[in-house]
Amino acid sequence: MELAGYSCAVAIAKCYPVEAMTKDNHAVLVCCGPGNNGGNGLVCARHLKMFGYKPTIFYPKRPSKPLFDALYQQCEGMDIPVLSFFPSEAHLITDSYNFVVDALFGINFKGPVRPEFEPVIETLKKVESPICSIDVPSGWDIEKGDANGLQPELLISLTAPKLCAHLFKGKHHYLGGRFVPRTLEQKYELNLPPYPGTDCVVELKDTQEDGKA
Ligand SMILES: NC(=O)C1=CN([C@@H]2O[C@H](COP(=O)(O)OP(=O)(O)OC[C@H]3O[C@@H](n4cnc5c(N)ncnc54)[C@H](OP(=O)(O)O)[C@@H]3O)[C@@H](O)[C@H]2O)[C@H](O)CC1
Repeated sequence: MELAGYSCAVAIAKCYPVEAMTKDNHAVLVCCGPGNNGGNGLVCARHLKMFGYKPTIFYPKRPSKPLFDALYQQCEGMDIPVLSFFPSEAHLITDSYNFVVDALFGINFKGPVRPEFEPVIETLKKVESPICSIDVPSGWDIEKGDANGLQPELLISLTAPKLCAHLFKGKHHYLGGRFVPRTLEQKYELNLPPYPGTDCVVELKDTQEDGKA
């Protein structure tokens, strides 16, 4: 989770450099869900803070598991504030945050969105600041996507792009989480692009034959 979350922060910083942030002193919002995707979001928020952004976390459903408690406490230890409620008006988010990290749901989302998260997804769909989705745009079917769902500007696929990545229409698609041994990559014919040097992320171009998980 640490490398996955860090990879996401690196890809985000490449697309939205901190010096280009214009709102409220580099303010960004990180929306974290109740699973590992959310855990990646907590790690990502911590590294974004290290990079000079001013993250705020929205983490409405915290799993009572030691790993997530520890990740949350690390964010608390870095004075990363937590929203106690989610703004109902999209413009409040657009006006306050340079971008939003969508770490609500990843590969184990099973639609439709449950009532407790439905207003969050519906509001995020109206937000004009760039949405950066971790692994899978939240609310998408992992294979079929969701044409009426969240349309992120940046998608960071972890390990390998999921089938729904074919339907991603945003500006930036990165592969992150350089943790698949070559032997596994070949065994499952993941057809992943090489990571440059010691980088933990690689940008996927439209024309590039990227692997599918
Ligand atoms: N791809 C990789 O190699 C790695 C991916 N990582 C990250 O882990 C997530 C997958 O994490 P997981 O915890 O298995 O699942 P999610 O985080 O996607 O979501 C599970 C939680 O979401 C709840 N859920 C499911 N469906 C709904 C819904 N329709 N409405 C509301 N909530 C929903 C679900 O609740 P349950 O009650 O069903 O348990 C879970 O709480 C992957 O996407 C990556 O981001 C690893 O970090 C690294 C390797």
